Amino acid sequence: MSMREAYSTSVASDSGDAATSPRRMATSIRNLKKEYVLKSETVRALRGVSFDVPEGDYVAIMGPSGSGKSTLLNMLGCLDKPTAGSLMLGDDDISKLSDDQLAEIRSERIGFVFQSYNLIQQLSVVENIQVPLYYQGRLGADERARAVMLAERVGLADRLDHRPSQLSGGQQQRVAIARSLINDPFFILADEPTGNLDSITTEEILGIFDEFNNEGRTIIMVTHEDELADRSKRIIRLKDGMLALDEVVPEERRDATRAAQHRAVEELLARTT
Ligand SMILES: Nc1ncnc2c1ncn2[C@@H]1O[C@H](COP(=O)(O)OP(=O)(O)OP(=O)(O)O)[C@@H](O)[C@H]1O
Repeated sequence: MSMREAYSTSVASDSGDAATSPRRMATSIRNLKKEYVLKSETVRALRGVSFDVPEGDYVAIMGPSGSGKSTLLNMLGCLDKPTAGSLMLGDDDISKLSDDQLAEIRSERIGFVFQSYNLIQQLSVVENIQVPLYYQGRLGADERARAVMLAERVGLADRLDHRPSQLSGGQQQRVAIARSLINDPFFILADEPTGNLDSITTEEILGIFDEFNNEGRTIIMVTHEDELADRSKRIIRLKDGMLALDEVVPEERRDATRAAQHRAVEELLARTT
C-alpha cells in the first residue's frame, strides 16, 4: 500500500460508519459568551451561541463586520477562552483548561490555515509542514514521511525543498493546508483562506478542501464571500454576537456553484492562453 493509500484509508476509517454509529462531534458549542471589559464599557462580542459541528462537516462562518466571527474563531482555535458557556473539543471543555493546556491542544489538535499563509521563510516546504510537530519533539523519519506524503497530496511533490519565497501564493497556501493536517486535527480552521489569491488559484484551493472534506476531514472556514460559502455544506451566520442563521447548503446549490466557478476559470484560462 502506498503512503497515499495508507493515508486515505486511515481518514476513511476515522470517519466511522454513519449508518451504524452516531456521528462524533468535531466540536460542540453551548451558550458561548464572550465579553471584553474595557474601561468605559463592556463589549458583548458573543451573546450565547450554540451549535454542533459533526466530524466531516464543512462549515462557512459568515456575518457582517463586528458580528463576532474573529472572536468565535479565536475560541475554536484555543487562542482565547469564553466568558461563559462551553466549547468542547474531544472530551475537553476549553473554558476549563489552563493556558498551557490550551496551547497544547492548539498545537496538537487544530489545523490552522490563514489568509497570509504564515509560513516560516527559512524553512523548506517539508519542514514547514512539520512545524506543528516540533513543539512535541516528534521529528523522526515517520513524521518526515508523513509531511512528504501530505506535500504530494496537495500537489507539491516537486517542490519539497523549496523555500516559501520560491513559491506562488497558491503553492504557499497548499503548504499551509498540508501543515494543517500533519497532526490529524479535530478540524481545519481556515480564516479567509483565499483572500490573497486570484480566482484560478482560489478554485484550486477550494478543490483541495473539497477533496479532503470528501475523505472525512472537518473544515470550519470564516469567509465574507458567498461564492466560497456556497461550496461548503453549511452556513452559520452571526449577527450582533448571536447566531442569526444555521443553514444547510443544498447539494444542488453546491454543485451549481462549483460548476459556475469551473466555467469561469476555464473562460479566463481560454482568454489568457
Ligand atoms: N480584544 C478586544 N477588545 C475589545 N473589544 C473587542 C476585542 N476584539 C473584538 N472586540 C469587539 O467585539 C465585537 C466583535 O468583534 P469581532 O472581531 O469578533 O468581529 P468580526 O465579525 O470578526 O469582524 P470583522 O469581519 O470586521 O473582522 C466588535 O464589536 C469588536 O469591536
